[in-house]
Amino acid sequence: MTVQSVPSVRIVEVGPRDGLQNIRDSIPTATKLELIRRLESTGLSTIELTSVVSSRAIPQLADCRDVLESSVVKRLISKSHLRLPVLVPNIKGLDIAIRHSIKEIAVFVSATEGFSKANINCTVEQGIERARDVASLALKSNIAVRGYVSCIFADPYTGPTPLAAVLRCVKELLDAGCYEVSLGDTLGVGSPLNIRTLLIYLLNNGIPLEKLAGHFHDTYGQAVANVWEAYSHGMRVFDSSVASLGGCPFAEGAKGNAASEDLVYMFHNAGISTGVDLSKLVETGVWISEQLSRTNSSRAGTALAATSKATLNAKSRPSKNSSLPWNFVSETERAQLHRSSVILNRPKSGNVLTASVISDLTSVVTDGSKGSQRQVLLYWDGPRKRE
Ligand SMILES: CC(C)(COP(=O)([O-])OP(=O)([O-])OC[C@H]1O[C@@H](n2cnc3c(N)ncnc32)[C@H](O)[C@@H]1OP(=O)([O-])[O-])[C@@H](O)C(=O)NCCC(=O)NCCSC(=O)C[C@@](C)(O)CC(=O)[O-]
Repeated sequence: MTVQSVPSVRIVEVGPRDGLQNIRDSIPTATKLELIRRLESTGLSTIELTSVVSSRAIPQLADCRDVLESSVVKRLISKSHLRLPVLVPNIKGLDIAIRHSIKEIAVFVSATEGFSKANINCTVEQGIERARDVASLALKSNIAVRGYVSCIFADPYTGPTPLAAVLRCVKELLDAGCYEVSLGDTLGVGSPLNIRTLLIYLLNNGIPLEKLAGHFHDTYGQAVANVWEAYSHGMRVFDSSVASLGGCPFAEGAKGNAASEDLVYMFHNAGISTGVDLSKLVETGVWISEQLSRTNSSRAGTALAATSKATLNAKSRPSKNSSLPWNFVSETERAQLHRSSVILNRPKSGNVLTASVISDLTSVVTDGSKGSQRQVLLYWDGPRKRE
């Protein structure tokens, strides 16, 4: 009897980095950590945590050190089956990553001059040189290195990208020791025929497909089709972002990444394993979209959420019989802080803490898992009154 193995792909979740980097309003570090925690709980085995770049270039990720030294990230780093790359542009970024015991970094170059200058303030040649130096030092420190090539089809400043320019960058990054190079359609302009042409060209020029990953932005709605095209040529690693978050301040007008929910939905329907719990991923997409007050751009995510009980619960007002989810806030070695919230519907008495209010609160805030009820500690800053 022959045992046939289930085909599988690896999803590289870039939501906490690429997904958030272009959002103007400052996002609390706790929200970023909760996003990472939730993503990991879906079964995703590769999550790009943040980037250590100039805070002038990317103000949103200026809290990268707080993210990296958080107990959430430390706990995840200790799990040996996870890949948790951090994007770094230079030796300074690498030093910070090393100080935080990061086990994997991602270096990035552009195939084109315009984006290279705008994004990392140097020529393509200098960018390759920098990536080589960073990779060499990282490998000496036992840190795995992933590579990105941006603008594989077009550059926002200089137009279409020659195939040979992409090939050159891919070769350089593999020679520098990257275990995998992710092909970035930064502008999201490519469609399946472009993917096919590029992959055949790279293959014919000696680049093994198992060394490549796809990172396709969805500006023209082609990302899922592009992923499927790349899969059919043999690619097995795809970058994506929950709720299709994403974009780069130096690629104006580009939309988010391929939505992780859409990819997982597509692969599962084709009998291809991702290792990801789709319903948890959908909940995470709904949750982060609410946190950021943004429309959830995952088609599968919104369709599945519309029918899911989780969304109905989240949208309905709390009553004596309903339960609210706990959201993780922070943790120490001995305790985790979770937060839930209720709306006090007492216009006459205001939000005064009384015995019956306490009883109501403890009955609506449960941890949702059968048989176990977390201890509810109430902290109250407002006035107190006897009933
Ligand atoms: C590369 C630089 C630093 C050059 O920027 P520069 O101005 O040439 O560099 P510099 O060495 O003169 O430094 C300028 C300032 O940044 C600081 N700095 C310098 N390095 C770091 C660092 N590592 N971490 C923290 N701070 C840093 C440095 O200390 C200094 O601060 P100041 O003294 O003026 O206060 C800058 O251009 C930069 O950070 N660029 C990154 C931009 C970026 O993150 N873009 C988005 C990611 S790329 C992307 O999205 C595409 C991708 C990967 O997703 C794939 C795709 O979609 O195609």
